Amino acid sequence: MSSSSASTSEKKPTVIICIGMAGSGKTSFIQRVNSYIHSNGKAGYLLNLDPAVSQVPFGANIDIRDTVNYKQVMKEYNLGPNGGILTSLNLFTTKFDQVLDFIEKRSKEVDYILLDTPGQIEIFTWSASGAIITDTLAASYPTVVAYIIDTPRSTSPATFMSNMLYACSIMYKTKLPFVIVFNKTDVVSHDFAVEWMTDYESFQNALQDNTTYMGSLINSMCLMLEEFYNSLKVSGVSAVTGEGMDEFFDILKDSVKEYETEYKPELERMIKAKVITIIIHNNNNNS
Ligand SMILES: Nc1nc2c(ncn2[C@@H]2O[C@H](COP(=O)(O)OP(=O)(O)OP(=O)(O)O)[C@@H](O)[C@H]2O)c(=O)[nH]1
Repeated sequence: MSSSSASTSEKKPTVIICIGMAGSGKTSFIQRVNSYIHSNGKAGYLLNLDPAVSQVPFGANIDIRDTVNYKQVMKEYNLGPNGGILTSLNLFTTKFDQVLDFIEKRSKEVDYILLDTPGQIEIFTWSASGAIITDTLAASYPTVVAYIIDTPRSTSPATFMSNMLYACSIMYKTKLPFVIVFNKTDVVSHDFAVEWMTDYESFQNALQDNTTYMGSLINSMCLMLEEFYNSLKVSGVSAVTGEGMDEFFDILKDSVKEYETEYKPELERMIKAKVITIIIHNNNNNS
């Protein structure tokens, strides 16, 4: 195992992987987090993993666009926009060991590593490349997923539920500490969302007008998600005004503890089990 392995106890930067639908405010949130950490005398290391973005408002330390040209990839492989993003991410991931080296060299000076991902969520969360990037970072550094939600666009129960189902699937896929970040609270407070997540009846009331099949489906899904809601950490922020950032960082601290006490031991257990399997396999082959 390298010096950045999960078993070393030196202080390591926290990785925040920002995931969210297009326009939810991932990039703005990263920009805000970066300025917040700077104002607290901390340093960040920023990665842009969206090859199709035209402008990155923060100075990315590593930018996928420096490695792959998304438009050229589309042309060369005759792909549409999503195929172009996926292939660009795949090409970038083949060089991720070099990215890890860069990060490791800076890891003693930085406190946070921030990842901006493509708005086409599934390209990152359901691709082999996304899993490789997430897993390799999480094997070396305390890693937390920040799932960014556009609060004003989630005030209808149906949209809210779609977003929650997405979040649920990503949380169970990555198995990493997970923070739901309700963004744009300068436009709409996230109080309604917290209420829907903690009080089943209030969500039912909001659904009252929806007497369609979809309404009853959403209703039963809400019951199913109770367990998921209980394990969630929720934060409300405005990437524009900076409100809610103190609370987000408090939650982040708890999430890092969760990584240390739950994710890391499980990872070490899996590595041990794999090593034992390999030893047994080799012994069987040799005998
Ligand atoms: N009012 C308000 N607007 C915001 C906030 N955060 C982001 N926005 C706006 O929302 C829009 C999308 O923000 P981005 O940060 O580009 O969102 P994104 O998720 O990175 O978008 P993609 O790169 O398309 O995935 C922009 O017009 C932002 O100015 C916020 O906290 N409050």
